[in-house]
Amino acid sequence: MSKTEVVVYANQDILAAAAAARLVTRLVDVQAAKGSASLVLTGGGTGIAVLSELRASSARDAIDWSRLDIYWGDERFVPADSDERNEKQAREALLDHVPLDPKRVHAMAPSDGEFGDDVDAAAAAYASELASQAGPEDHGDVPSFDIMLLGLGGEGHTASVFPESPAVYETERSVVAVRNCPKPPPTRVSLTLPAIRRARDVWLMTAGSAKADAVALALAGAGEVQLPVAGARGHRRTLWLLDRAAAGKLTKVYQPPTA
Ligand SMILES: O=C1O[C@H](COP(=O)(O)O)[C@@H](O)[C@H](O)[C@H]1O
Repeated sequence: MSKTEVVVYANQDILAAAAAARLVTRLVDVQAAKGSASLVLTGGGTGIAVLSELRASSARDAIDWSRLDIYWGDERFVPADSDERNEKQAREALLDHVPLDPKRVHAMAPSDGEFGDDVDAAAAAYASELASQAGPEDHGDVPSFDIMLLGLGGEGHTASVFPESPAVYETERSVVAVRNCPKPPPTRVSLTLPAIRRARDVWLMTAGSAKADAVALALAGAGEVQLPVAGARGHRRTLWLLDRAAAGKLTKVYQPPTA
């Protein structure tokens, strides 16, 4: 049975530092238990702030970076050197500063990469990449990621699955091309909700009052078509890491003491 937990921090800086510390602990534990670990990254303000905090932490050296697989939950379909690209931001914040095995960094293709501007081909290639990494124990075409980091938008999107968009109705494919996103850039590649739910742990991390309605509705049981983040769950645990402002509209049942 999957558990849902909520932790509220005083502000975004403390949230990012605490999430980075949690990542060290969890990744070290997973590597001790099974040798290697997998981590799915998110874009967005909080997601990148967590990576910067991890880079700044001396505890980061407790992680065996050479035995860590890195994936992305979504990517903006822009040229490789665009500052909007989630991969570029993650590399600058952390990945270029730790001794990862390049073969274990599974990035989504940019719009000037091997598939050119064919976003459907880029999405299909990432689905194949996930399938090639899945083992018999995963019972399907998506690895059981150890930790998936996700952010969310005020309108309820997570990864690049937007409310009422074709992606939110996807039940077969693990990765889809996303067009006409209400938030720029308009073209993206995203894991679908069924693929997100293959993760053991999903950590939903967000800050600011603009996210408070979406957080409260998701935790109150809103439908995923109208609010995709409500459908983002880990099969072991779903952990919401919030600052006080993002937690501001939570009902009593989800109001733990602020850390
Ligand atoms: O565009 C995106 O936005 C969301 C949330 O970002 P935030 O800056 O509002 O926290 C993010 O989760 C997603 O990965 C990204 O592509």
